[in-house]
This record gives sequence, structure tokens and C-alpha cells, in this order.
Amino acid sequence: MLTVNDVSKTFFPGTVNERRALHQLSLTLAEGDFVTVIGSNGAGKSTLLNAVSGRLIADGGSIEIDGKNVTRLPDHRRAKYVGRVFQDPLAGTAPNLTIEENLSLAFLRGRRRGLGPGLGKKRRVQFVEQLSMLELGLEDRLTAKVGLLSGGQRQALSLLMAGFTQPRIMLLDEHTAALDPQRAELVTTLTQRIVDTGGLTTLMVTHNMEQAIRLGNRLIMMHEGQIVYEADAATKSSLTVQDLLREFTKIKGATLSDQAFLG
Ligand SMILES: Nc1ncnc2c1ncn2[C@@H]1O[C@H](COP(=O)(O)OP(=O)(O)OP(=O)(O)O)[C@@H](O)[C@H]1O
Repeated sequence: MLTVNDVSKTFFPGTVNERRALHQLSLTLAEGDFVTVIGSNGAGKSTLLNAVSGRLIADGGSIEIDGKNVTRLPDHRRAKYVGRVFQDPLAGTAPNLTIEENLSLAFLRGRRRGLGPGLGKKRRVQFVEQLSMLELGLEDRLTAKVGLLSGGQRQALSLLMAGFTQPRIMLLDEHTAALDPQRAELVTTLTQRIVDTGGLTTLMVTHNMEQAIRLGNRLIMMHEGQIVYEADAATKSSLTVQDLLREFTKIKGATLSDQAFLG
């Protein structure tokens, strides 16, 4: 489903600001895999997601989604394959548009743009159905401006929108990190539900090790642009936060950033 083969990315090469963000990284996700990604600050987690989404073009290596080589495709040409939710609840939705207009945009993503055809009666019924799944009462507020929603509600909506068109790959980039613990838990539960319902192939970056263990069927740990530890489904089912900390201390000089530990 997703093949990242030997991908490298260096920012400002040959200058004093040179930063090697990804170093010959390879990763393969089968259909329906849900891989959680942890690692130190600056390990290259977001760069990996950016390389997959096309926001950044890798310097070397190749990326295939569903057997199609997308390595050189810019993000707007990968949009129909990729759903993404960012850390910032403001990033995934348009505040001045209503809930149903935002959903329409998501629905039309990767197709011809325009709000008109998105707002038919049939589609509205579908929106209500999808919103009900969030259990936040948003289905009764279709014409409310999204800017009026709380961070957690917006993030739940972003998640729904990202999963709406059954993307071939779902990218979640610390999407619960900016929320208070209660809302983060809600969005985590919704994530599991939306991924399960759609059978979505997913890469999720998190700084919360407990969440990384609880969600998904595989886990990877990154450090300095490489995957330094990987747990398959069998290993992950009995993995503990202590195990992960132990793995991490094997990497000399590194400190694993973990929100759960930072409180
Ligand atoms: N647009 C950019 N321009 C220059 N350097 C960048 C850029 N994006 C990332 N980097 C650098 O690349 C490295 C990897 O960054 P990245 O954001 O991928 O790490 P991360 O694992 O997501 O970190 P964090 O957990 O802190 O978000 C870092 O050294 C970072 O400073």
C-alpha cells in the first residue's frame, strides 16, 4: 500500500544550517496497517509524513502509494490518495465556512473544486450520518461556522474530513497534542473508530508512548532520520512504556520525548 524506499531529505545542504532530516529510510505498510511513530524531537517524524504527503519532495529514494510512484508528485497531485490531520486544530478546517461547507470541500478533495455540487440533499444526509458518529452534536449544527467550534470539535471534524474520501493513506501528525487530556482522549477514540470503520492504512506520529502502544498494529521509533526500533503486532501487544524507554536509552545520548511522562 505504502512503500518508502531509501528516502533521504537534507535541509540547507552544504551550509552551516545543514539538517539531515531523513537518512535512507525504508518503510512498507500493508493495506490496513496502522503504524504509530515515536521518537526524539527533530528525529524526522514530520519530515517523513511531509515526504509521503508531497508537501516536501525527497532528495533521494522513492515513495509508492498503491503501487503508483508518487516520489516527484507535488502535494496537490497526491491529495486524492492522502488524508492528513495536523497538530494545530486550526490547520485542517476553514473557520469562515460552515460545517457542511467544510465537509463539502473535503468530499470534493482531489476532484474539481467548488462548493455548489457538494451541498445536495443526499450529500447533506450523508454528512449528518458521518457527524453523528462523532457524538458531539455537530450534526445539528451543519450551518454553524467552524470558527465557533472548540479545538477538540475542530480536530474531530478534521479527522472526519480527512477520512471522508477513504484516502489510500491517512497521516496523523501529533493530532491530539494540542488538546486538553479529556479532548485528546475523545479524539484518540474517534481516531480508532474512523480508522477501523474505513479500514484506513495509517501513519500516526505521537509523543505519547502509551497512546503509541495502545493504538495501531505496528510501532516504529525514529532517531536522526532513521528507524531505530520496530515492533510488529505480536511484539506490540505485550509492549510497555518501560520497554520503549529501555529501547531508547540504547541510543546513546538520546532522550525520548514523551508527553505522558512530561505530564
Ligand atoms: N522546513 C524545514 N527547514 C529546515 N529544517 C527543517 C525543516 N523541517 C524540519 N527541519 C529539520 O529537520 C529535522 C527533522 O525535523 P522534523 O520536524 O521532521 O522532526 P520531528 O521528529 O517531527 O520533531 P518534533 O517531534 O520536534 O516535531 C530537524 O533538525 C528540523 O530542524
